[in-house]
Amino acid sequence: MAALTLLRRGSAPARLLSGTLNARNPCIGATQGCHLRRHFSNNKILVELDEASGVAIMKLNNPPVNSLSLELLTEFCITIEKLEMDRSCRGVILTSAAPKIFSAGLDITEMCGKSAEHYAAFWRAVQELWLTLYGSNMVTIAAINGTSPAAGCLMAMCCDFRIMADNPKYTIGLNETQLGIVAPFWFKDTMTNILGHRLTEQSLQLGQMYTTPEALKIGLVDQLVPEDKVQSTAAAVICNWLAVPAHARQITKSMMRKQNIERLVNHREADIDNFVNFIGKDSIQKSLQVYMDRLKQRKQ
Ligand SMILES: CCCCCCCCCCC/C=C/C(=O)SCCNC(=O)CCNC(=O)[C@H](O)C(C)(C)COP(=O)(O)OP(=O)(O)OC[C@H]1O[C@@H](n2cnc3c(N)ncnc32)[C@H](O)[C@@H]1OP(=O)(O)O
Repeated sequence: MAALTLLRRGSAPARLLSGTLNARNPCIGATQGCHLRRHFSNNKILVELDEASGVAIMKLNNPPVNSLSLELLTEFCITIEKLEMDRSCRGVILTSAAPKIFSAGLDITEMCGKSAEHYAAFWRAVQELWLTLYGSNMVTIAAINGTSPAAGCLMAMCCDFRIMADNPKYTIGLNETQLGIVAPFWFKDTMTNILGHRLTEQSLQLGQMYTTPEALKIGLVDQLVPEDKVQSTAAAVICNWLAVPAHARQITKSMMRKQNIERLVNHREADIDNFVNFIGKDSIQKSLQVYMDRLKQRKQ
């Protein structure tokens, strides 16, 4: 069976073929203190790759709130694809460089007062992020060190495992309806695979943001840990995942996700048209403007 990236690219990435190397104990180099670290960054993504463990820490770095602008989305996909092709990388911990915010979701200013061409390019980039992250062969762990609405939550849901900082101020969920917009079918499918149909329906209709204990209870996150333990827990969890023979884990992941991925791949252009038509409506533009104004008023 083809692994996930095959669904999209039609050729086996080198890393897939070499995936079982060191699979019995992938973190052995790290525990023996042989640390070879490579740092690289685009403008808005910081990456630290530990070649000994095969784990990259990928930090969103778009202050103040890590909103997902077209630029960030593009850099995100380039970074994941670069890591995917790098034989020394087999797992990614996705986290935020900003204190208290994992990601504020899509940059709303990219969806306001722009041309149809811009909306189409933006939405294609959002789709690409989902296809790249949800379809990654690598082990992906979300280290959610802050609030995570809408597409911020989507990014976390694309990962294989979610660890969240247990802070009463942090919330997570798909809140799109609260903005007067609608989460598209592939956001919905991603959540349904985690929460089930009934809970997803309720969650999406209400645009519900969950506190951390609520998120743990419904299974939206897998583990809550004190804020200062998020990174170390993610490092320990990813080692367990990397200890599973890579080809078997990847094929299993593909089996679980490929229907959802194929659905978007097969309806990509129609989904872009839907978005452009929807977001360009006067009533939707007005809703987004009201929401942005409210955000700004909260501070006064
Ligand atoms: C038929 C069906 C067809 C379907 C077609 C598809 C339809 C469209 C689907 C679109 C899917 C959308 C997904 C999204 O991700 S939408 C974004 C949702 N995000 C939010 O609601 C979060 C909003 N932000 C907040 O709640 C808070 O900012 C936050 C809790 C994240 C942080 O609070 P804090 O108090 O720390 O910071 P501020 O609120 O003061 O924010 C600082 C500045 O950042 C600006 N900001 C915040 N969030 C965003 C954002 N998402 N985009 C752009 N800008 C944002 C905020 O306004 C402040 O700016 P100023 O300093 O200039 O005031």
